[in-house]
Amino acid sequence: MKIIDARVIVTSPGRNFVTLKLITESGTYGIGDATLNGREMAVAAYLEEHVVPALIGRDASRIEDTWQYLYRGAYWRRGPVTMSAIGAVDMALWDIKAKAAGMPLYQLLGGKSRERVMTYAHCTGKDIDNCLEEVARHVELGYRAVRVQAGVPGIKTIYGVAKREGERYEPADSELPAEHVWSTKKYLNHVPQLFAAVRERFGHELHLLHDVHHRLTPIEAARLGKAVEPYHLFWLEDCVPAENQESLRLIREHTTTPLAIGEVFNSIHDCREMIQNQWIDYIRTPLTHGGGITQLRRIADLASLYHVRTGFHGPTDLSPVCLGAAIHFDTWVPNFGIQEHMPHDPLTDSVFPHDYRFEDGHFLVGETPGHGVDIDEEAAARYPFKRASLPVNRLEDGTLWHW
Ligand SMILES: O=C(O)C(=O)C[C@H](O)[C@H](O)CO
Ligand SMILES: [Mg+2]
Repeated sequence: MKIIDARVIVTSPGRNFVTLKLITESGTYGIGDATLNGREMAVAAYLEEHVVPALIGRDASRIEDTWQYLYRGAYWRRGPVTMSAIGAVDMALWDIKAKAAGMPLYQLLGGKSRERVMTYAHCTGKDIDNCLEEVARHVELGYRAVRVQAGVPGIKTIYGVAKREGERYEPADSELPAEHVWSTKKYLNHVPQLFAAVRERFGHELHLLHDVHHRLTPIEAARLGKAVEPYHLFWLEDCVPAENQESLRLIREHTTTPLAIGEVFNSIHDCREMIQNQWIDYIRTPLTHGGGITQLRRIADLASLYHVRTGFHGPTDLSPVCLGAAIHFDTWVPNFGIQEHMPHDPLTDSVFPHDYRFEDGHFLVGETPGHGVDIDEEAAARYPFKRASLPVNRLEDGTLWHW
């Protein structure tokens, strides 16, 4: 089953997405997501200039060999641009294989390990009261797990909180990076109050999550983990930047709050040490940025040996293609934890028809052969790329910090 054509489709229905479509001689095609928020055109060029020419004529059924060919063949290995490109190829090849077998992807992976996939929503408010209303709204929608983020008094712009009430949150909201100001002291004093308020109003049944978005030092993260212990979080996410995996050790030694990390990782080597040392509880690396199903299966299997579960990154900057493939993976993977759900704009959904469904706080996998997500190329062509950058953060004295 030879690959005879490949198209890199860049479209912006509500936000930017890069999609790879691989077409085989039998007419069966596969779709992969290659979106890297704020750096989309780097992946599009990598695919167009370096990957697509090498794919034409290759046997689409040789998924493992193609993964190794693209990974080892680049010589340089790893990195978010390379791995997102490989992720897209891999996702498209699994889509083709499952379509050729006449099976939904989860069947090819090994079949169902569960009937439905628990998902968490984002509840954000400009202040605690506002955030409580958002939690109430999401509980009403059926969610059993919510990520809670609120504005912090004295900090003007905060991660996760939309600029204006009722608006969707989109961090890549300006052509060049917007500058935000960060205060660790104000943040650390405020977060425990937020969780106290949520538990007081909603009790202890609801799963609560929180994303620190890489902003603390290990000892500050340890302090936050301890401070929120009475509120029994499902996880505390990205509490430190994790280039230095060992920083997780110190946090782990101080707190029983479960830790999740890995949305910016792209290789099994980025997370190996923290998994093997059991410094974390959930691994977040998504299919797109993590080199697709082929590498994520290895990461999940490694994690399963150390009681670490999956918690795939799933913001709107990963397309419905990534989400659809992730739901198949989640349905199969034995050590599943939770799936992030930040609903896409209806315009995005109209360009990417899909068969997954949300019901009662869970995703239900579809039965269409493949991963169940397509792209309407005619519709995609109506929304040209718009450059958008993620913000940068500075401390109050002007020092550049982690965003
Ligand atoms: O969804 C999350 O947990 C995120 O941290 C979202 C990131 O800010 C987003 O993917 C950046 O592009
Ligand atoms: Mg995050």
